[in-house]
Amino acid sequence: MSFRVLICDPLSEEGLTPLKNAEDIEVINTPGMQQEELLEKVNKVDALIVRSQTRISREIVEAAPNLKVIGRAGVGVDNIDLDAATEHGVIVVNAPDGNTISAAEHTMAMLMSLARNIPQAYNLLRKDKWERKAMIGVELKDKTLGIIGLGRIGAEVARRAKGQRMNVIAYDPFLTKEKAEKMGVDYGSVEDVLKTADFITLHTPLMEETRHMINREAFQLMKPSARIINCSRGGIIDEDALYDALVEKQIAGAALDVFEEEPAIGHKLLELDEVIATPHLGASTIEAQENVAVDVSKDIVHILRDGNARNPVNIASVSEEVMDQLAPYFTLSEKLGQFISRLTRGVLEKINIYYAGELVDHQTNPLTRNTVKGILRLHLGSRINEVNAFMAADERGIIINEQKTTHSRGFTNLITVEIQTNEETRSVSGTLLNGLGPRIVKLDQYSVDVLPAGNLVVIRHHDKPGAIGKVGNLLAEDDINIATMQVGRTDLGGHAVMVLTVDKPLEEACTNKISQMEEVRQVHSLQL
Ligand SMILES: NC(=O)C1=CN([C@@H]2O[C@H](COP(=O)(O)OP(=O)(O)OC[C@H]3O[C@@H](n4cnc5c(N)ncnc54)[C@H](O)[C@@H]3O)[C@@H](O)[C@H]2O)C=CC1
Ligand SMILES: O=C(O)CCC(=O)C(=O)O
Repeated sequence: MSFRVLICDPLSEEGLTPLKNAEDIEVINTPGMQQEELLEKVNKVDALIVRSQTRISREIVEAAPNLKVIGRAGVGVDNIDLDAATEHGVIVVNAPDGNTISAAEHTMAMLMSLARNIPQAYNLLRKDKWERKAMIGVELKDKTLGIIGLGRIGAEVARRAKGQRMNVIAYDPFLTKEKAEKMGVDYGSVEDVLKTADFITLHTPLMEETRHMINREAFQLMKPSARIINCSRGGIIDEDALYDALVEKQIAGAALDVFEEEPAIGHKLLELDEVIATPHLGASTIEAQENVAVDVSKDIVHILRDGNARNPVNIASVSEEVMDQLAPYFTLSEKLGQFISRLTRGVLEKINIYYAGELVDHQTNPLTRNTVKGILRLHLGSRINEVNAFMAADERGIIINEQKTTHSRGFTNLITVEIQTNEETRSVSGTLLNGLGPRIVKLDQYSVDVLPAGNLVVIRHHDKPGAIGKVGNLLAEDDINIATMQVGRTDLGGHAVMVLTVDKPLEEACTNKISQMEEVRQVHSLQL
């Protein structure tokens, strides 16, 4: 099988080496496409890579039936319709670490340029104006830098600012007093930061909660000498409010790398002497571009070859170590979901998944996702995958409940999947046997020992002499060979179950003949 990867924005050629070296991947490198051209091209691609320029809208996602992964060679994913990607089972990955240093260094360059009027002075000099008095700046030492968003870039900026002997105050919803103390920064609310800082720098993602978080009210809280730096995303600052705050001398200056609309050609903020700006250059270094392209290329190769995403944005990220621990259980968890969903009648309402034995110590959420995928695929088909399984269940009002229990029934590890519908509740338990692989060990109340693979026939029947023989004869009439057979019962003459592995799938007529036997209550023929 070969895959096609479409590169939509300019990327470092060296950084694409992992993709170019992959024999099963064709790289189509056409940066700078208009949306119409992109719409045409996505039809046949398995993966897309973008930076911040290309917008991946719902329309693009829906025009790409083979699309499996969108790689963002950078951090911010605000140019990608994540809901559309998730709904269509498309994994979105980014490169969260590759440009941190470059973006932090660019922020420091903006901070120093702003403090010392370097761009303005240079512009005057080019116009033969030796202006010294008008270009007087301020020192950074002993000034307060307010950081909003103390994530990767914010933390690197804090470190550098402390090197300049600045005081740092920060707000981040995940910042605790203890963590702030450890980092040597003061901890405050957004208001505290806005009121006390001489320089304010923004390092949050652009989301609904952060859109226009720096608005007219925010500027009113700032000191008249305050200067603001935005190297995160346009849209976090209300640009009209910033313009008015600068014109009305509510604040003293602004350094902008990012704008609400890019490219920001002819923008009114660029007419103000108090504003210095760069055209979204935060990540534009040789090092950062190579790092992000390598990271995202590696992740895409891995995902297309059925590996797990290292830096997923639209599913919970799981460390490689945890993935290694869980890897042997993936087949078992999915097969249990497939198996029990095929045996259960009615409209699915609830899925309970119980983990016991050594699984109690593992992070089992990826296994739950895999089981739900196995269950939902019965009705929703292969468009359901790890990315959209939970969302698809939620949309249908299906409750998913994951629990760790001590009831391992003597097995080293045990996964039990219980399905509740509007008609019945059924359950299956499976284990991973050392050296032997997955086994189904319990079906409802019956103990069994079944390999969850191949053609299976599950028959619920009354425990009567001759029932097993009759089933054998009916199968033989259709030339169906029984490879293995497991029988379980609750009590003598009561309800019982037969699980057969057969060499080929049953024709409908054969299933009907078995279901017409007086001893038989239900027959299911399935393939795992
Ligand atoms: N100018 C450029 O070229 C670049 C811009 N960026 C932008 O910088 C942003 C931050 O990047 P990283 O530090 O790598 O991300 P990160 O995810 O490591 O940090 C973001 C931080 O913002 C915090 N946050 C979220 N909501 C907040 C709120 N309402 N108030 C305060 N803090 C909040 C988060 O808790 C997190 O700690 C990215 O989302 C991207 O948009 C990133 C790289 C380059
Ligand atoms: O791709 C770029 O150059 C911009 C980087 C950026 O904004 C990001 O990583 O969020």
